[in-house]
Amino acid sequence: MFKLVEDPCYYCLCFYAVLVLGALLCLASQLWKMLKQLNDEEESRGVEIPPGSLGFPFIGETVQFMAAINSGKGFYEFVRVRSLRYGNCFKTNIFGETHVFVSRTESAKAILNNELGKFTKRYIKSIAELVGNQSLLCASYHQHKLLRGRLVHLFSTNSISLLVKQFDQLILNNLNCWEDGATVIVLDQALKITFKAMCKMLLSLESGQELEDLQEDVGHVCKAMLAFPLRFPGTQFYKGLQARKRIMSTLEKIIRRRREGLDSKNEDFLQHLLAEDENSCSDGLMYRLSDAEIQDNILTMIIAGQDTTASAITWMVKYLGENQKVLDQLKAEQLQLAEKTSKKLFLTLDDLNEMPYASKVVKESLRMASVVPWFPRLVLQDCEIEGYKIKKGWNVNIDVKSIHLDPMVYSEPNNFNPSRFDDESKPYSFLAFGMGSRTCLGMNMAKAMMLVFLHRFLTTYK
Ligand code: HEM
Repeated sequence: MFKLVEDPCYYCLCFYAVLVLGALLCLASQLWKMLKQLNDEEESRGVEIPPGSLGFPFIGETVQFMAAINSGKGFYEFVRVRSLRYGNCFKTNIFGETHVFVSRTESAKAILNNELGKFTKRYIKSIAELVGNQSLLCASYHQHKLLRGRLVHLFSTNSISLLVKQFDQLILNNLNCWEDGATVIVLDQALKITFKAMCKMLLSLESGQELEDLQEDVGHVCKAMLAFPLRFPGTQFYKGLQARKRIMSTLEKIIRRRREGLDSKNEDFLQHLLAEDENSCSDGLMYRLSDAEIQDNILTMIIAGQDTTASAITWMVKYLGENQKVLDQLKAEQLQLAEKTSKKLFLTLDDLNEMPYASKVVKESLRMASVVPWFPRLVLQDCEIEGYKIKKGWNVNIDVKSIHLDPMVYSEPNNFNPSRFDDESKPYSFLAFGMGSRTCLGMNMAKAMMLVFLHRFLTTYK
């Protein structure tokens, strides 16, 4: 009934396939030899290239990088292992590009201070596709300057004061719910609260289907940022791209409603951007943000602010749980403040200034956790770092986590000791929020949210 596959064409096809595969392998190995030879020649001329392995031809060490992401130890594990093996400066190849990791404060200073000359910020293409080409995170030098100039006004003292009140309200509502649950997963709760805080601050979204859908879609985009960039239906990356499309269309709808006056006037970032936009049109002098820029940057701020702040809060709870002495000292400070503020419904920005020890707890938590473990930059000119030649077109990453845990920079770096910040830190030793022209825009907001959380957490719970 069945015909055996004896068709000569079938054998021909197999033969050609094997032949093509063989030729490709030959080509790859020749190319690899040539590259290696070039590398060896440079080294023999006395120009040292950082140590480290470039892995297999074409794929480099991408497989090992993805394995670290999926291992449960987190993507920093990939860097940690290599930094132990090769030292302060090493190279690798991920997604077809050469990456160098550096971990000295002097290198951090040179790179973060020299944005225009030799380095510029760049995320890999797949991340840029997810957050959007108009995002502040991906903008090149000139575009970044214009965008940042417009966005920085949003992070005023007034905005922070408003956020303190709104965040306090959110925390109080959520802590009430915690009482019913036997086990609380801090990260999940923190993610919910910080997402709501971001959406309220940016878009005045507080509840409803639009907010729930947005939360789910932002979750897909965040997962896709760490996934292998395969754009086939069913892959994590594809889901992220689809989610981005839905987010953009929701933001488009919200902007349209605002312009048509269908939404009530809100005191949020979007309203400021739309108002600034109208003003800029009338005087014609300021840089006008396009709708695409507004949308990409609203998404950027949700992503930049939610996960980071939630992780920082979670790490802080963990460190406090492990350090009874610190917890006792902190609690004493917070109970004293609670007495002073007992007549007020919500905390104010001034109250946060009455928390000197809590501020050090926040700083120490950020140092130990290094929520953003490295900062990527693209090399624009051949240069030398840590005595090694770094080539134009390579990526150089400041390994902040290594700096934060370097015993030459911080004594007993693995001890959670907020009082280490009684003295001023060495320059470029505390980089939780970056430094220079790309410093975190939401730095003061993140610190404020962490302080409000600490206060309510410690004065409400045993
Ligand atoms: C604990 C929480 C946070 C941490 C640890 C953190 C960390 C950072 C770091 C390290 C950078 C600079 C990376 C680099 O130089 O490559 C950055 C940039 C940025 N962050 Fe944050 N961040 C936090 C919270 C926030 C919040 C709450 C917002 C907004 C509401 C925000 C918005 C941004 C933006 C827009 C940038 C890009 C700045 C630019 O490129 O000019 N971040 N953040």
